[in-house]
Amino acid sequence: MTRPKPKKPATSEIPGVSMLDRARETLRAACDRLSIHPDVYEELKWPRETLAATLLIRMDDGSRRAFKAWRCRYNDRRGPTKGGVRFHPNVSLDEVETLAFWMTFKCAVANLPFGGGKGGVCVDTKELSPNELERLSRAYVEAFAAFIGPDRDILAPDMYTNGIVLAWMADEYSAITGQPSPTALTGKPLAFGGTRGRIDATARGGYVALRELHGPLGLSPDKATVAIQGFGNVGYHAAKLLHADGYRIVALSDSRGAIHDPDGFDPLAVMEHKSRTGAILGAPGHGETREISNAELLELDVDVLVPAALERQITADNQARIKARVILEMANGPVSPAADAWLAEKGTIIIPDILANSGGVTVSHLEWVQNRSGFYWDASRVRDHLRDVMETETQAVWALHSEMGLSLREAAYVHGLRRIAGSVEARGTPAYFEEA
Ligand SMILES: NC(=O)C1=CN([C@@H]2O[C@H](COP(=O)(O)OP(=O)(O)OC[C@H]3O[C@@H](n4cnc5c(N)ncnc54)[C@H](O)[C@@H]3O)[C@@H](O)[C@H]2O)C=CC1
Ligand SMILES: O=C(O)CCC(=O)C(=O)O
Repeated sequence: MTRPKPKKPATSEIPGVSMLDRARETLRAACDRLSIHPDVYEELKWPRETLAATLLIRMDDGSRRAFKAWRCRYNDRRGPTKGGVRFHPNVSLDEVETLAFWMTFKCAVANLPFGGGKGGVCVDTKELSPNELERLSRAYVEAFAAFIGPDRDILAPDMYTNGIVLAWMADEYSAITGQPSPTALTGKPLAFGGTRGRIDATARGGYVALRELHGPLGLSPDKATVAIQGFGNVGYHAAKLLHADGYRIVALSDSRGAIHDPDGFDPLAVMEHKSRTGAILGAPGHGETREISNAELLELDVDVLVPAALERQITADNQARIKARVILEMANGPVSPAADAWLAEKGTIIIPDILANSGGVTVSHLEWVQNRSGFYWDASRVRDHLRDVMETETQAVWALHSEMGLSLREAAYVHGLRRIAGSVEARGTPAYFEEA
């Protein structure tokens, strides 16, 4: 296959254009494809509401520190807004609103009765003690309590927030509202109203989506190699599931660096090393293991590249060096729109975030359902449901890709947008141009 000449950067790579502006380009294209009424585009261009707060925390040394925090309810046409809370030093208003935009389409692609939301705090959790982290988590809920609610806005984990953080948040929400097991937060520990199967749900969903496309993509697990960026909740569980299926995991990374071994890694051994030392660097592989940079990991010649950390890891800067045949986007927004277009033209198959990582919110939905009914499902029922959703929606996106000649990302947006437009129309507002 001949490599296309690098194109003039799209607006999406021009400094000063926000991430939300870039996301709107994808929306615009999907609206054009479907002859969506301009009123719908106008609505979906903007978040419905975003709240900002400054969280003032008493540190262990007695001083006070301020942390910027946000919660965005992007669009609630299909139901209460739903999405995680991210704790990361680069969190910004633009990032939170863009992540909430993506959640809107992700929930529609997974056919959940939810709109999209997201939250974040600008903080490096590695600098906080457990007590400080607890105070920050509780302060977040206190600041946004009036915004949150089981029928309004439902929180969940994201980067650097986990079951413990969600338990602190849920406990705070219980104290404020008097609800013993709050339905307004998912990803809670099992003993606090959580669901079975949430911990590995995001990774499992992506694994099912990839498995569903084995045939069309000509992938054979016993021959295929994989590199995974990010070894947290999503990256670790994705590594475990793919490894168990026969894939060779030849490279892994975390925020401190990356490791490469052509003979492959056992993710359990790497996790054991990370738990003991705090990083994956130095973890054993099956052969000769060497340290590489995170940038080098992305550029390895592998069958499947799995970005499972931050957004904008593959951009116009490194797109020409990306050799993977398939990119399974477990992170949100790891490929910039310009790189996405460039790679699609080159023939790289990108299984887009709003499909690939929708397994997490799909099982969060089940937690919400179980909290409301008070009847708790066993793990196999949760997994069967997740598998059915992922298989159905992956097939639907693949069918649109084949029938309409769209990239998988364009197809996923068209699929989600049809459902959102359907809920606009159901309220008596035209969502499509009238036929002439
Ligand atoms: N947790 C969930 O259920 C869902 C997560 N996601 C997305 O998946 C991605 C990962 O989320 P989690 O695994 O939950 O987060 P996590 O906090 O459990 O793990 C993040 C991992 O990324 C690594 N990392 C951070 N910066 C990095 C860098 N510059 N290069 C390489 N690795 C780096 C960290 O060391 C850690 O291993 C995020 O984009 C998140 O939005 C998407 C859907 C659901
Ligand atoms: O589980 C959820 O509700 C949301 C997970 C999330 O934040 C995401 O899919 O990006």
